[in-house]
Amino acid sequence: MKASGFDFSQVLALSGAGQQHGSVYWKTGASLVLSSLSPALPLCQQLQACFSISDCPIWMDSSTTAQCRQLEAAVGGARALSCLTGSRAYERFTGNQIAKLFQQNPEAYSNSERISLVSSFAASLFLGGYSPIDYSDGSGMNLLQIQEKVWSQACLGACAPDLEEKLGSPVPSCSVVGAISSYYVQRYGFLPTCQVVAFTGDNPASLAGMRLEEGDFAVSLGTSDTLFLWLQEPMPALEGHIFCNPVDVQYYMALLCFKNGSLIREKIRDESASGSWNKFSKALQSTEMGNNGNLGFYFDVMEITPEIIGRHRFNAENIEVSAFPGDVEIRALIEGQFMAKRIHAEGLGYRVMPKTKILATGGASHNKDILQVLADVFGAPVYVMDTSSSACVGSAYRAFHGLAGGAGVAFSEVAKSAPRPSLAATPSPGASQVYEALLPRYAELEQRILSQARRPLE
Ligand SMILES: Nc1ncnc2c1ncn2[C@@H]1O[C@H](COP(=O)(O)OP(=O)(O)O)[C@@H](O)[C@H]1O
Ligand SMILES: O=C(CO)[C@@H](O)[C@H](O)COP(=O)(O)O
Repeated sequence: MKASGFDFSQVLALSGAGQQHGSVYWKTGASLVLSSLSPALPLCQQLQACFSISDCPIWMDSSTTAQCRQLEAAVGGARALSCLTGSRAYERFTGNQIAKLFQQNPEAYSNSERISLVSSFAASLFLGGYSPIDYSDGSGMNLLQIQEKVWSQACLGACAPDLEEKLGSPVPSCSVVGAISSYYVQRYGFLPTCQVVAFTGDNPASLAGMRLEEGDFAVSLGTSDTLFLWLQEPMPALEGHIFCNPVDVQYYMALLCFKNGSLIREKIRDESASGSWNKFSKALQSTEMGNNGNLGFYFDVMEITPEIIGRHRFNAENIEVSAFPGDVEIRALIEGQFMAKRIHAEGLGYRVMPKTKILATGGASHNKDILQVLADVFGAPVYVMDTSSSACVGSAYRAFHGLAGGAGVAFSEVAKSAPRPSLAATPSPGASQVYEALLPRYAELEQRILSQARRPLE
């Protein structure tokens, strides 16, 4: 931005977003380095010795099943943990990752003076000091009591000692956490009055960027696929997550995460469409809604929702087959991904209503043919923003909101002049009959795969 001549002195406030759940371990003494950076040198040179581990766990890490079971046992079971923190224990959630670090590398843990999320880590760089964790991204840790908005002593104690002081106190997502550091003033030309608003997770920031309204579904088609919505009241369950709402501290958001998102779409594109999104789209255009009864499950890595691994293809007679022709494979993948989203959302009570809009974002929302299948499977119109980077746009709106007064001002008021999303796809005639028949079949086959996977363990 500096090289392209951007005028940083125009920036009154900034905020940002990071992948959820990942954690960064600042070594004892790092805060001193962070607060006295030389504007003549890049950050990477100066911060190199500031971390107690060099490979940080990110959301794709699923190696903490043992710690998950320990945490659930410590608080009275999975449901009790979900009521407290919004989710049963999930491997990628930060508390379980911290517990694993403490158990396997106690020295690195005790050498850490501060633990940041990816979001609060990035905010710390702009602040030149440790940024607090915001309530919304903090809800992805299995540590925060989402109703009271304080760390749960039971969860902290079950994960690692002295954890509260390493995390710092959580803050409302719209809080101004301080002014920009002199490093950014001197190196880039920000004004010293530029305010930093707490950073949050990528999905919460997308909710802000899409200005989601109650009843709408947001579908993010990035590396992971996520489905999320605005919630008045938390309805914790054994599947999915409830996070504190990033734009209104009274409310919540629900989220379902699907690990096999863009990476499996890319693999099937490479295998069945010679690596071309164009050919992938043509396959969707040339095949019928419902795929003549052919259904597929494509989970190259252990899926989060539901816990299945492997590729499973079924013909119209529900007989498992080993392969599909290329075009059928592509439609089976995309229809299957969206049927899973609808089935799991409805299973949690989040129903498609006549006024429901779907807001799509993330890299694959560039693809109109994928969005057409989304509209058909959900029987609802699909809208997109003029950018697929809704997390970035949301961060800008959130910065503006924080600057305008945060919790005392309605976010919808602050962002009211922002452009409206535009219509990208409407359900095709006949779609509802096709998918009303297919959705229960998909759900039954999913159960069949799940019970077959469980059988050897019993
Ligand atoms: N035309 C397209 N059709 C389908 N997928 C696409 C298309 N263009 C980009 N993508 C996908 O978008 C993904 C990146 O999405 P993005 O939202 O930027 O990811 P992240 O979740 O990591 O932020 C790429 O992995 C790519 O598979
Ligand atoms: O784990 C989750 C949500 O719970 C992921 O959605 C991460 O927040 C990262 O997403 P990508 O941006 O990599 O898709």
